[in-house]
Amino acid sequence: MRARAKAVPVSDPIPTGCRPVDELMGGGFERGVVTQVYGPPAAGKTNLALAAAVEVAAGGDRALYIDTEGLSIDRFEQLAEGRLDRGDGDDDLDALASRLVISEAYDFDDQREAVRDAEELAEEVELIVLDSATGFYRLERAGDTQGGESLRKVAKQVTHLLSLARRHDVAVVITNQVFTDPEGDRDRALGGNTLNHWTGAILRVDRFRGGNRRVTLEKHRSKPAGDTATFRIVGDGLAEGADG
Ligand SMILES: Nc1ncnc2c1ncn2[C@@H]1O[C@H](COP(=O)(O)OP(=O)(O)OP(=O)(O)O)[C@@H](O)[C@H]1O
Repeated sequence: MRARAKAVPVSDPIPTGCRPVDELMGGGFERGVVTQVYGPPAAGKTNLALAAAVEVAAGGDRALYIDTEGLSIDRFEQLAEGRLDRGDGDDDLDALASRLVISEAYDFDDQREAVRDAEELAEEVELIVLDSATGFYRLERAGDTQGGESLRKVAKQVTHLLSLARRHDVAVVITNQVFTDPEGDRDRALGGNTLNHWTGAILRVDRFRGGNRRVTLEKHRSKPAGDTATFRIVGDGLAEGADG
């Protein structure tokens, strides 16, 4: 048996601030693993990732946000203002914004570099978000004549992020899109088993009636798969949803 010199510290997961979603995940996005958040357009993937980044900033820590989609600064400000209104600290919007490090990627090469460079910040941040992991992959895949070469590139990025998560005890969240499987009865996550293998937790997000969102925990290291939670996207944050 391998001897351990000291107890391994167990640090708290990173919450989104939305109670049902956090409870579903056992407190929030787990550290030391990559969590995949996938679903159709406008399901609320970015809102979940951004809400977690705002929670990190509100706690006085920093988050790295690798943005491939053109993150809405307005939406960040709405979430941050909402969080400040609910909190009791002395921070203002500028303080929270200064703790969010945004790395913008305009193509697949930029994305690769941004993921590689995350290593330089991994020691200083509590959360790394890659939003989205597969937007450019989806484009590149269409012209992929190398038989899965573009998927291998994404998988390499995800395994790099996993190594950072493990070495630096940070939470990593990647967002992912869906495609229509001609042989299946519902949309499936891009990247299939390859991405699923490297992501220790998987959340599926869907919209349903009345603007509610349902989150299904499809994979987790210490929580039962198949459990669900609901939330709504509101002006100043994420609210509890109506069951359905
Ligand atoms: N202030 C707001 N109040 C209510 N709903 C909002 C607000 N801002 C954004 N939304 C809603 O959030 C949804 C978009 O959420 P989000 O960007 O998180 O989706 P996503 O799953 O990341 O989508 P995509 O895959 O297209 O990037 C839209 O339905 C939009 O109407």
